[in-house]
Amino acid sequence: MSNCLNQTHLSQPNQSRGKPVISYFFGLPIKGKSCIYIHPQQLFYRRKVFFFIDISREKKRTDFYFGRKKKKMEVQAVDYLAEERGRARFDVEAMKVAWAGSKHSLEVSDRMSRLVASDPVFQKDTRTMLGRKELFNNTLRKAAHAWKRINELRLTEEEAQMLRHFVDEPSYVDLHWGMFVPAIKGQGTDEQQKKWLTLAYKMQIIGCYAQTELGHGSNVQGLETTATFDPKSDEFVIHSPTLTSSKWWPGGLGKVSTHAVVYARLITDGQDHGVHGFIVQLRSLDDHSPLPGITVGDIGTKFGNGAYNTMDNGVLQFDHVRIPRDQMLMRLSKVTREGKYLQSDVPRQLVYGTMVYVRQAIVADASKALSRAVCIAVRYSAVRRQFGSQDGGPESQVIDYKTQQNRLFPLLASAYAFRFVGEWLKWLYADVMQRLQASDFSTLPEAHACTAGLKSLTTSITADGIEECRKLCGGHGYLCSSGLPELFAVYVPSCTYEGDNIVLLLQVARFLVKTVSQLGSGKKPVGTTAYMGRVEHLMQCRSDVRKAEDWLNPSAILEAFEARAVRLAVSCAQNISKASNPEEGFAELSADLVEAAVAHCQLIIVSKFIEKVQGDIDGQGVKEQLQILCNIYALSLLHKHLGDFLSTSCITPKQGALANDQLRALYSQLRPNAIALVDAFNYTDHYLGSVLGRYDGNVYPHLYEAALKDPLNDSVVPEGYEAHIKPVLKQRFRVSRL
Ligand SMILES: Cc1cc2nc3c(=O)[nH]c(=O)nc-3n(C[C@H](O)[C@H](O)[C@H](O)COP(=O)(O)OP(=O)(O)OC[C@H]3O[C@@H](n4cnc5c(N)ncnc54)[C@H](O)[C@@H]3O)c2cc1C
Repeated sequence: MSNCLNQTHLSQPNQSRGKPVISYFFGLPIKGKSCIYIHPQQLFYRRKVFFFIDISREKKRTDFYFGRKKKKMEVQAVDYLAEERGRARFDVEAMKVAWAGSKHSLEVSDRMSRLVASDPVFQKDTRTMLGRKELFNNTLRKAAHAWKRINELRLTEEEAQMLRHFVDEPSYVDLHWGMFVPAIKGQGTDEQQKKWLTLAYKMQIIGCYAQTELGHGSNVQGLETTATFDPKSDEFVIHSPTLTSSKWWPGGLGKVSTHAVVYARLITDGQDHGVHGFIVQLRSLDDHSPLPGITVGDIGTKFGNGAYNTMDNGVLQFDHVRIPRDQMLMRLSKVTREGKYLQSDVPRQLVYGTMVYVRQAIVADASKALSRAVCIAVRYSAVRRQFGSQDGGPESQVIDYKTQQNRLFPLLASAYAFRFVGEWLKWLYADVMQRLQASDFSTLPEAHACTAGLKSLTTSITADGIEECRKLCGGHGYLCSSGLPELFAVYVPSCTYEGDNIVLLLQVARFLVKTVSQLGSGKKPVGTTAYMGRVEHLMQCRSDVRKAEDWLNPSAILEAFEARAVRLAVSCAQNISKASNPEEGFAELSADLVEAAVAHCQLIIVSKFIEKVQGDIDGQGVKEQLQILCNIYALSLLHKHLGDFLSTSCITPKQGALANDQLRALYSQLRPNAIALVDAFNYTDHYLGSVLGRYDGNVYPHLYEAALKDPLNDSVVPEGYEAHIKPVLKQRFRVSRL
């Protein structure tokens, strides 16, 4: 019986016992057999049959392969989560709009995600089983197909971006559009933009962003590659003087890019002017071979199966490679024909605009990645049952355990919080650009610190959150078919690229300390640091929360978070001022400074979530649900960082305990809406790529199906049997004496 897959085994746990939920499966008209042997070791073997299932939500029929004959059966598509969905107390369609940002965004993302999901070229369910070469080749095929479809369908830039996003496979295209094009836009002159962007927009050249070297990443000023001007030939000579100066990591560089924006030390007449960007052609546009003087290749397999291994992160060395002078990106500074180095009158601060743009996109991606993981974990937690069966009734859904809620619901709330702070960052970017055009640089340092901090915080929480979701799915979360291992592996480097997260928080801390030091000078803090202007009040205020429900008051939450942030920053600034050397003091206190920066960034996210909830939101019950999520987000942070709030005397231990009481009550309010809240992300099963996170909750048969696809199950007896198993079993080893 243990090897027999019968009706009881396949029944979904959230269905009442005895109800034949997969009755089509049982009683299968296969030569009168009443059950099917499906244990992997028995499969294909016991009765010399081949067995295969292909069930998809979209299809209303199931194909069975038994023996060599294909049998088809009409099946009823079942939504095992329907009952959960029925419990929702809000308008899910309206929440979809709130999540997407507008009806238009929802319509575009819905259309693009379905377009991708329905195209066989974009299928990805065997990705984690492919070897590197096959994987990479497949990625190239998908990238080319995506470009073909974008052109055939004449997609707008917005649609094309969405389509690429839903293809959900890192490739050279990401760096071409995400880094190469913006670098030229931000740092190229008008003529340079006209020349290079025309080619880049048509993908007649493919570019990457080559900054990091083997020896230096975070410390950009330590880069060693040189670009020496040769006035005789009117060229730059690009050279890698040492092994550690090799470019190392750029995505798309290893095998695909024809061009790169290369960052190198500019040298004219023996003088070093620091790091500048240059457009360098790497490969022939005729046969793709590297140009003379260029050594280029892939840096090797990375963490995880599938994941970021679809990307050709590369290594690049230059041996006195010559490029024309006009390939230095000259918007901010230039080298004249005579070899003179001149700063242009375009303000250097403009470069920060590009940085703000890239970082706001990373924050938006964080909400997408976290919401994906949370969607999988929430749906599976409603399907999965363990313990708690009474009188032979069904076991408890694991989502009903308070420990599960305590780990899962703050992550659900964080996904929404990151979505809304990302939306606000889009506004901030537009605001920064408008000010820059008007030569108003007053908000730039604050915007720069804010985006650096939010990039750091959201990517760290997302990476940790995906891993937590894996654990929340128990053993099955560890299977690649859960989608979570690959999601984690593909996401986690975002804690490192575009600025290491700790290095970024230290930049935020430096800005906070500077802001604190200027408070007495009458200089008013702006934007997200405006609260520091009320430093006197915030240094001595006490929370007036008396009962748990008082924590539902946004001003109680805001004041606690503002007081904590300002007190941590002031304490750091005071301690640094006591050091004989401020830089030494900063280095010594860097761990505390990171905590102060985290507190400031958490405050930004909490306050933007509160602002969102206080604005106009359409749809029955939508605002109420967002209010619950907002409170969960804030109070779970308060609970997690209780030490900070207590040590700075912002709240008392009793108030901390009341916050926790309120949090538990909020979890109970959220519980009936949990499935609908993840449905509001509007993700297709294709995009989720998870057996556990399926929309219909029909998890178990699909876990089997995914297992059967594993190459190890291609044969019954493994290839290594004769050579390596049989000798062990038959004791056929020769014992040699030394
Ligand atoms: C998947 C992936 C894709 C990438 N794509 C690109 C690309 O397309 N183009 C490109 O140019 N680069 C790319 N990179 C490189 C990336 O930008 C760098 O790895 C990143 O900037 C971090 O630099 P690093 O590797 O030198 O780390 P390091 O700076 O060496 O960090 C090592 C450790 O030292 C700590 N540390 C460093 N400095 C300080 C400090 N001042 N104070 C305290 N702690 C410190 C860090 O926190 C970290 O823990 C990519 C990297 C990855 C992983």
